[in-house]
Amino acid sequence: MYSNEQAQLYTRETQSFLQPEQKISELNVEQLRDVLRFHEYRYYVSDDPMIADTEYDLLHKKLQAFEKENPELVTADSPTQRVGADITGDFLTVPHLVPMLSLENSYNAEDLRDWDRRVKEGTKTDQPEYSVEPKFDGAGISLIYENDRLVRGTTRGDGIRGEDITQNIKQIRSVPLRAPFSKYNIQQIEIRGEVMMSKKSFEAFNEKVMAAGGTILANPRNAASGSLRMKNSKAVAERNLNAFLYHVSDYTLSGPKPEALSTHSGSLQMLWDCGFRAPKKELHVYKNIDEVIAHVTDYEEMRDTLPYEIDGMVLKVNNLALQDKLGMTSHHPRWAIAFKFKARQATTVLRQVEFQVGRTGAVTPVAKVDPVFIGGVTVSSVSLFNEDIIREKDLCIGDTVLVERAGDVIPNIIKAQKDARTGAERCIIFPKDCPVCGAELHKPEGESVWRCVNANCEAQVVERLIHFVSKNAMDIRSFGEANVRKFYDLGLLKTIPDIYRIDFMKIAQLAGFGKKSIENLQKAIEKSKTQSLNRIIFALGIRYVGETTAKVLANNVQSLWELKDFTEEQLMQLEDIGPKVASGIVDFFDTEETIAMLKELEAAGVQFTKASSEKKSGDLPFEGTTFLFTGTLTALTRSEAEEKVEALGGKILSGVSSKLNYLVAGAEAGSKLEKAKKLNTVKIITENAFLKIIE
Ligand SMILES: NC(=O)c1ccc[n+]([C@@H]2O[C@H](COP(=O)([O-])OP(=O)(O)OC[C@H]3O[C@@H](n4cnc5c(N)ncnc54)[C@H](O)[C@@H]3O)[C@@H](O)[C@H]2O)c1
Ligand SMILES: [Zn+2]
Repeated sequence: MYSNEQAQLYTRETQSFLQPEQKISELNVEQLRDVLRFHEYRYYVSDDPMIADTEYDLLHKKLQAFEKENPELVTADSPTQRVGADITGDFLTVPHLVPMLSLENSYNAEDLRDWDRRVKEGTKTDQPEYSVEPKFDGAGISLIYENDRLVRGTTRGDGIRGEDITQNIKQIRSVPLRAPFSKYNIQQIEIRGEVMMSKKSFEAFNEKVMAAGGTILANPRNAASGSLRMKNSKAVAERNLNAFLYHVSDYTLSGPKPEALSTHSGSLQMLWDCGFRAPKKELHVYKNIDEVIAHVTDYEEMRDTLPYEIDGMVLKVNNLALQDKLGMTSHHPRWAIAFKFKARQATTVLRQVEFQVGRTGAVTPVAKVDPVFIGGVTVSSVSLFNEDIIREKDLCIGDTVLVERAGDVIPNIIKAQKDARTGAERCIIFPKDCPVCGAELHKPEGESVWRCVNANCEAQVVERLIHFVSKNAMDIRSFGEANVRKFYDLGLLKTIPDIYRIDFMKIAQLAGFGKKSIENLQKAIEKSKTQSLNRIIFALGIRYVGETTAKVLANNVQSLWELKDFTEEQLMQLEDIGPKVASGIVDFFDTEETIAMLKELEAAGVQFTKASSEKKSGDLPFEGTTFLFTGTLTALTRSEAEEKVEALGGKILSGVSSKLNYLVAGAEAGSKLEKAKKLNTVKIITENAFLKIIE
């Protein structure tokens, strides 16, 4: 539909319309409409949006504001006057019984209070009830049931007519082919909902696409919507789609009207009772807007614990007679409003790629992008993970890229706007040699990470030192990354044992080091000499040995030196240790330098043998008891909870098995909880119960 040149033109115009200083006038308003139409096509028809939703919304708002001031310039086909059409032309179109509209958007409490005022005015009611449910981020569908049978499923289309995708809808297991509406005297009913792909299915989907060399999709919404409009309905069944049904739009009765159909919450309960996945535990009814505001704020915080994507909440007037009184505009109903969560995506320009060498020598490409504000922070560096990812995503320097930052997850480049390339972009060239020490990089067969194998590589030495002193390792407070770098650059620190031989007289001469801070540093270093064995093992930075493996190793020896004599076979007998980890450990102890370094550490006073408190057994309350945590905990972090168990002599298992005694299940616990329920031997307890036990 759009040529490459047009795509380039519209992308350039998008960037200029996004600038706050770019004003809209009679001269460029049609251009802005064209830009919006272009993005609607990318979003609804190609399922391949180029910009973030917030950026689209910003342009839409600009147009709206201009048209409000200049009503004589509004055109009937303006994007503000109709919903974005998802018609591909691949299916027959059929009319909806009731138009399928969009929603008005809001972004803060003030917007919601304003809507509350308008609802009260429009309904002449003091205290209308509001129902609140998630705004499911999928593709809208409309279903018609006649005489209890599903007769038609359609997309939203242009809001008036949708595409007939009945065959595909029938592949979605959560859409019943028959539903007992006749119990409610309903002869024909039109219901609305959202087809979704869970986060898990989406990841699996993108992995498959990547393996096949295709273009990955930006989000589960695009994947769900694309799946719905596939021509082969068998393939739809493989996509694991779900449908949430959240609205009854029309019905004809064969008897008296059922009570359920007088409120929104009642009609959703009816849908649930008829076998639909209607929001039930996700739906709440409130009596005033302040309660609603508190609820939607809380919900935003737990957004990442849900197995599917939501991009906001939808508020609806609960009483259907009041809804009718309010009616709708050509674009959205007045009885509902969407409260949009903070945006997680934005577009920016990839300016440069830096190659960082980690403590194991792994070289990580890091993209430097023009700073953008996403999800509450400014993002200017984005990890590209490895060379394969750069190739798979086909990224170039100079590309405009879509960046996402979801919750606590590190930012990620989703894709480049390839259609918008001008030819001035440059390939990203992965270095052949270590950018720090110049040694040749190596990549073993089957791996995706390039490594510098020079153990004396400065970058690695510094990163190993930083790791050694870090919080989860030896926890040498007030040492920190900045001091490691400073001392290293001044030649005060070259190797790990140097930490214990550091010349405090010299440090005292440095700016910023008073008596107090030196004392603190000294104390922290001294204290670390008696750190527990598992932390020492972790601190050494042995390849593939994370905190959990370090604990397993520490549990099986009395002294660090014993590990030196383990063979790969013996190591693999230990819980959760596979061939990769085992060979990492053997390789580590196999070099003379390691042994010399360990001897120096021991000579400096670091305890390699378990302290008597670590050895003591029999008098700890959790001795011989196993635990596993799943779901989201609220009072403790996962690692705090695990530490408490271990401090009391208990053991953490990595999976549910007959060896497990306690499963502590937090919010949104998933498959582990299901599995534990099937085993009669596992005690399932809440986080609160766990806190009581450890008291
Ligand atoms: N990135 C882009 O280029 C681009 C282009 C076009 C549109 N968009 C995005 O699409 C949105 C506008 O399009 P829209 O009208 O399809 O959607 P919308 O986000 O304005 O919301 C309306 C839709 O929400 C859905 N919905 C989910 N849960 C619901 C619930 N509980 N109750 C009622 N409806 C629910 C329905 O399908 C409904 O049609 C904008 O937010 C925009 O950012 C993005
Ligand atoms: Zn190097």
